[in-house]
Amino acid sequence: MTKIGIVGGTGYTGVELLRLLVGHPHVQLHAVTSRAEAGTRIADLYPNLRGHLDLSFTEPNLEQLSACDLVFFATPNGTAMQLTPDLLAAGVRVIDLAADFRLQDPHSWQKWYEIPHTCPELLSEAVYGLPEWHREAIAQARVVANPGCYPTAVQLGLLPLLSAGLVDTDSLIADAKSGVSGAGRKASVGMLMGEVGESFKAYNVHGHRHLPEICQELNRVVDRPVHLTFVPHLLPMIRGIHATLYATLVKEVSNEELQEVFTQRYADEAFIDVLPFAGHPETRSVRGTNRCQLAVHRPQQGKQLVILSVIDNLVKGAAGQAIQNMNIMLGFPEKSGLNHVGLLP
Ligand SMILES: NC(=O)C1=CN([C@@H]2O[C@H](COP(=O)(O)OP(=O)(O)OC[C@H]3O[C@@H](n4cnc5c(N)ncnc54)[C@H](OP(=O)(O)O)[C@@H]3O)[C@@H](O)[C@H]2O)C=CC1
Ligand SMILES: CC(=O)N[C@@H](CCC(=O)OP(=O)(O)O)C(=O)O
Repeated sequence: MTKIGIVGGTGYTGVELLRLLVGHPHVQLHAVTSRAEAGTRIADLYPNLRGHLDLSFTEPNLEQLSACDLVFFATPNGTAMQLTPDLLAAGVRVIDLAADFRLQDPHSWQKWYEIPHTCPELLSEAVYGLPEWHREAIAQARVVANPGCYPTAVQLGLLPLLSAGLVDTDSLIADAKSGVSGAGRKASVGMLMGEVGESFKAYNVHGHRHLPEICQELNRVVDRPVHLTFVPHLLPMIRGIHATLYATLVKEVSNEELQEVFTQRYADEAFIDVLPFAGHPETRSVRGTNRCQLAVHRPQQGKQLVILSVIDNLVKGAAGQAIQNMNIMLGFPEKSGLNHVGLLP
C-alpha cells in the first residue's frame, strides 16, 4: 500500500481528505498532523471516521513524513514551502492545497500573500494541478500546486472558450459566490452564524488573491494577457461555489457549436458534467462530490455569453481535486476514492 501523510488534518480540507482517503482502495494513511490535537485519536475528534481510521494526530515531524510516498499539505499559505524541499530530498512527492506553489512569479506571491517565498527555485518545477488541463505534467510532477477553489470553478468554465479563440480577452467577468467553509475552520467573527446568516455580500472587490492565479492560468491559452473582473461573494451556506461567468463572443457561432465547444473538450472527463444548453446547475447537485457542473447560456441570442459553473469548494475545489492529482501522480485510476453522487437535499 502506498503511504500517505497529511499535514493539517484537523482543518476543513484536511478532514475532507481523511473522509475521502479512508475509502480509497490503493492508499494507507501513515501520518496525520495537528499541533493543537497531537496525541488525540482522529476518530475521537471526528466521529464520522469511527471504525474507518485507527490513528492519532501527531506533531508535524520530518522523519515520520519522510516515510510517506506522498504528503498533502492542508495548511495555511506559507506552511508547505517550509517543509517541501526536505521532503523532496527524501523522495516524497508533495501536493499543496494552499497557494505556496500556485504563482510562478515569486514577486507576485510576495505582493498578494505578503510573505517572502522560502523556496522560489521550486516554483518553475511545480505543476498547477488542474487535471483537465495539465494531466500529463501532473503525472510526472514532484510538487503539485492544487488550484484554489474559486480558480477551479472559473477556469473550468472559461478555458474552453478562450482556447477556442471565441471570446474577447479584455472583458471577462467572474461573479462568484462561496459558502463559508471556504474560509476554513479557524474561529473568526466574520464567519459567525450571526454575521453571515440571512445576509449576502461581496468582498475583496478591489482585488482577491485568486485573481493573479486565475489570470496566470487563463493567459496560458491566449496570445495576449486577459483582463478579468473577479468579484467573490459570501453566501450563508456551508459548502459550494457558484460562478456566473460573462464573456463576449468575437466570432459568429451557433448555439449548437457553442455547446459542442464544451461537450467535446470535456467528453472524456469523469468529473466535468456539461448540462444541456441553457441548464441551471445547483451547488447541491455536486455537494460532497468531485464534480464540476457547467451550463452555457446566450441570453437574447446576443454576443454576451453566460457560463454557469458549480463545484463543492472542499472537494473539486480542494481535497477531491488533490486526490484526483494524487491518482494521476501515482498511476491509480483517476476516479479511485472519488466516485460519489451529490447529496440532496
Ligand atoms: N476551505 C476551502 O474551501 C479551501 C481551502 N484551501 C486552502 O487549503 C488550506 C487549508 O484550508 P482549511 O482546511 O480550510 O484550513 P483550516 O484553517 O480549516 O485548517 C488548517 C490546518 O492546518 C494546520 N496548521 C495551521 N498552521 C500550521 C503550521 N504552521 N504548520 C503545520 N500545520 C498547521 C491546522 O492544525 P494545527 O494548527 O493544529 O497544526 C489545521 O489542521 C489553506 O491554505 C486554504 O487556503 C483551498 C481550497 C479550498
Ligand atoms: C469564503 C472564503 O473566505 N473563501 C476564501 C477562499 C480562499 C481559499 O480557500 O483559499 P485558497 O483556495 O486560495 O487556498 C477567501 O476568499 O479567502
